Amino acid sequence: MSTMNPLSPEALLAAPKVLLHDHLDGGLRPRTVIELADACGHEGLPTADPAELGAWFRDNADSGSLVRYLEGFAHTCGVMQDEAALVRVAAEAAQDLADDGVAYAEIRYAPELFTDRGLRLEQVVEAVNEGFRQGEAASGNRIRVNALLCAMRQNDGWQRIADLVVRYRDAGVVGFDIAGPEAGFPATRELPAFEYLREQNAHFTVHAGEADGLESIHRAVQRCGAERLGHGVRIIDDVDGDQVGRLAAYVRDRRIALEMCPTSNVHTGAFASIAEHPVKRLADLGFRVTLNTDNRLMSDCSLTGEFAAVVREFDFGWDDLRTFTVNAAKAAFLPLDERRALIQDVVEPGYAALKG
Ligand SMILES: O=c1[nH]cnc2c1ncn2[C@@H]1O[C@H](CO)[C@@H](O)[C@H]1O
Ligand SMILES: [Zn+2]
Repeated sequence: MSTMNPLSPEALLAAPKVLLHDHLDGGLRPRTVIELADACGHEGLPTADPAELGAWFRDNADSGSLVRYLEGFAHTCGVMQDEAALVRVAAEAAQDLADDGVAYAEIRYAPELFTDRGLRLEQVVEAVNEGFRQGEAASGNRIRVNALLCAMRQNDGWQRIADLVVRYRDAGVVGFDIAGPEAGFPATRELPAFEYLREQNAHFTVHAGEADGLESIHRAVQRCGAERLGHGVRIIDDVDGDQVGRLAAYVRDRRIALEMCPTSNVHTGAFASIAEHPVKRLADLGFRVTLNTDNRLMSDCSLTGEFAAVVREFDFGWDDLRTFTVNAAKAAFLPLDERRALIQDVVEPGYAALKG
């Protein structure tokens, strides 16, 4: 260890990172929320000061409840109801992630949340794609961004979103997800949407095992066929010391990636603190652990910050961080050759250089 570079904030920022779980409507710049609210007449923001607004979102999110956590999205979705706003938010997201050292990101959103003022779902998808392309270019192509489309668990009509995923599969949309309140809205509620996606050889992840328990993970994996799990942190309930239960073993052995978001998991009450987060226990047991942001605005976080937090808490070293990043690249909804190129040309040389 002594010959290695220290895990300084600068070095963690420079480390090439791969981000699989980041919500478009959870990552706006506070100033952008204020400017867009002014422009479109969205009322009810708690303050017009960017720093205060950032703090307000964070305090609201740090509630200990997923349902309360989700309330802040009314203000971000409220200002994302026209194409110009969607292009801007998407472009800024790509640039902010590039500036955070993210080389590849899959950013997710629910198209139906941006149709209050008459946009069609297709217009939403095309505007966000346009924004991602602009943001990539503005960052000097330091980052590549693809989209995941979410259906909302509490709303009907998941098939419409599944259709969009297939329709735009060669145009920057690489997968499907379901988001929103987990308890009371099982992933099997609209099982045919998942059956359709599988029939179409399309990819999907499912938010599961965040605010609900093992049965939610079982449904997502065994009934729906999820290739990755959004959070999936409650899989730890099927682990007792080094004894791994059948469901947990299945998730581990099938290499189903866990999209873990430590700060968000504390804010929604999944764990009381990062120290209690199972990221290290699961990594040690061989699960395909990845580190993610979830909602950069609501949880006032960055991927570099999540890396720093788990390094601080669990004493992870460069090899661990490289493993999390390689895990994410392996689990990305990209063709094999592109995943290999990401690992061999970006991730491995980046960590080799940093390790010293
Ligand atoms: O951690 C989470 N769990 C479940 N749903 C979430 C989480 N973070 C955000 N969203 C929901 O996903 C929608 C689409 O981006 C957001 O509008 C929010 O309602
Ligand atoms: Zn999420």
